[in-house]
Parts: sequence; C-alpha cells; structure tokens
Amino acid sequence: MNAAVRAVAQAAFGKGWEVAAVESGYAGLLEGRFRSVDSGALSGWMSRGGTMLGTERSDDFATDEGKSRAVEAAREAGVEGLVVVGGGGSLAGALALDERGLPVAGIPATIDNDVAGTDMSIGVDTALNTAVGIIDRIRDTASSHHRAHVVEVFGRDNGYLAVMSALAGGADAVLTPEFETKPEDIVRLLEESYEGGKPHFVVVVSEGASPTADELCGHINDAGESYAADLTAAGHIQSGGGPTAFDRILAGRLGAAAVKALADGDAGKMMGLQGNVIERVPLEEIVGEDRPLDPGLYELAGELARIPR
Ligand SMILES: Nc1ncnc2c1ncn2[C@@H]1O[C@H](COP(=O)(O)OP(=O)(O)OP(=O)(O)O)[C@@H](O)[C@H]1O
Ligand SMILES: O=P(O)(O)OC[C@H]1O[C@](O)(CO)[C@@H](O)[C@@H]1O
Repeated sequence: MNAAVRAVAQAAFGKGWEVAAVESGYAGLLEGRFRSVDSGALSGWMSRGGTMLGTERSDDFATDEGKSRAVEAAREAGVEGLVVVGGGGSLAGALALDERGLPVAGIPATIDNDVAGTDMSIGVDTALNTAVGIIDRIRDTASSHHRAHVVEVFGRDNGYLAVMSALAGGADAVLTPEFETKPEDIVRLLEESYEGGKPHFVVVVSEGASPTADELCGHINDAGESYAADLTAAGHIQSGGGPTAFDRILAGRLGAAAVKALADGDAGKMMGLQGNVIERVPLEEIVGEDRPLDPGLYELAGELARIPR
C-alpha cells in the first residue's frame, strides 16, 4: 500500500501536480482529512508494511448521501483526480465516486487476490511469502515432534492464499472454500502417511473452508489413530510486514499507470496486471465480480502432495 502511494505521488510530481493523501480511506475522505505530501514526506515509505495513511471501513460512505458528500469534500479541497488503492469494496466505492463526477483511477490491493481484471493484486505476494515462511517453520516443528499441523491462512471466500502457500510450502493437503473436502479423506491420507513413516503432516486450510481448521483438527484428534494434531492460525501476521520486491515493483507499475490514466483523461479504470502488461480495465467491468481460484492450481497442490504410497 505505502509503495503504491509513494509511486502515485512520485509520478504525479513528475507531471508537476500537487499531491494530497487521504487519511483513513473513505471515512477520512468524508471528513476532508487530506494531508499535503511533498517528496520529502515519502522517505522510507517503499519498505513499510501496512498503510501509513491508515484505513477504516465507513458505513457513512456506503449511503448515497455519503458518496455525494465525499465528492463534495474532494471538490472543496481542490481535488481534480483521485487514486483509490484497495480491494473489491474500495474499488466499488471508486466507481461510485467516478460516476458522481470525480475522476478516479483504481489500484487493486488485497491479500486475497480476488479482484477481477488483474492477475495479481498488491499485497498478495507479500502475504503468500509470509504464509510459506509459517508453513516452513511449522513443518520443522511437526517433523521434530511427529505431529500433524493444521495451518489456517486468510481467505474468507477465496482459497488463493491457501492453495498457493500449500504449493510453495509443500503441504500434504489443502482445504479451500471453493472445494468440498470430507474430513474422513484427510484422516485417511494422514494415516497412510503415518504408516509410510512420514515424520509430519501439514494441512493448509483457508479461513472460509468447511470443515474449518479447528473442526479438522478435532476430527484428526478424535480419530486418534496416528499423529496428534495442532492448530496454528496465521491471522493478521499475514497482512503486515515489509513488501516483497515483487509487490514493490507491482505497486510502482500500477501507481505510475494510474497517474498516467488520469493525465490522459481516461478515468473510471482500474490498473490491472494481465500477463506482464498493465492494462486499464473499466471499473464497471470488475465491480461485483470475483477472480475465481484456478481449479488447475488446486488440483496441482493435491498432485504434488508427497503422500507415501
Ligand atoms: N459496494 C460498495 N460500494 C461502495 N463502497 C463500498 C462498497 N463496498 C465497500 N465499500 C466501501 O469501501 C471501503 C472498503 O471496503 P472493504 O472493507 O470491503 O475492503 P476492501 O477494499 O474490499 O478490501 P479487503 O480485501 O481488505 O476486504 C469501505 O469503507 C466501504 O464503505
Ligand atoms: O479481521 P478482518 O478485519 O476481518 O480482516 C481479515 C480479513 O481480511 C482479509 O485479509 C482481506 O479481505 C481476509 O482474507 C480476511 O478474512
């Protein structure tokens, strides 16, 4: 997020524009909380995790009156164009503002990687690397203790983070909200693995999967035939931390592209990474849409799980 704000500001300075940052998302926009930015103020932003501008969900902004008030607040502050950095909800808000006459460019940022129109959102690669680091450490512990470990990663509605971290972490199984898994099947795999002499068994479970990580842990322990199971919820560790080089570069590309789109008078678009190209995708095409999990990746995670046979 910070790397994206820095990129937008730097690209805007390059055009001779004045830059103001909005604090606390749409809540701050409604209250006219603008912070004037010069290039000195951006020192160190590239490597910082989280968002230095703050973020807040706003119920007020969700109303029609709230959105019109937000446009008014921007106009009163002399804002001629706005760049919104965020997930599906934030980009829906961006479209609403653009439709009310405030030129907006969107940048997709969410660790869920569920925004349509882009292969990757900002934050995904950083969260993924964090999740993989957790799985690696858990596997060390699991091997030492001959245990099963269930690792819960974020993703209420989308299994991207779970599948990709299972693939990169070499997990033995993965559960996501998109695909049904019978706990008995996991217990069977686990027992095969135990009998095959494997020192550990690691299952990655999306927050929104059914059974949940907690339920699966209970099933394994109730079966009581092989490994004992422990649960680790990665939680908000996944949404913090300095961004990876990939995320910093993506933020730079998307930020510069957003400013260019506004400069070209081509507002109402989200900047999306498609292949290795940054495309301008109409916000109305992606709002309300989801980027579905690729079932091929889910199948691959299962295929590469190293269950002894
Ligand atoms: N359908 C919508 N139309 C307009 N504004 C919206 C809509 N949904 C959410 N918002 C606004 O966007 C802001 C952020 O939304 P939300 O909390 O859903 O996060 P997000 O951008 O989708 O990111 P995350 O991936 O973290 O969920 C909120 O302040 C909310 O008021
Ligand atoms: O605790 P909160 O605010 O609901 O945030 C966690 C949620 O945010 C996300 O990280 C992004 O939408 C989800 O994967 C997760 O469910």
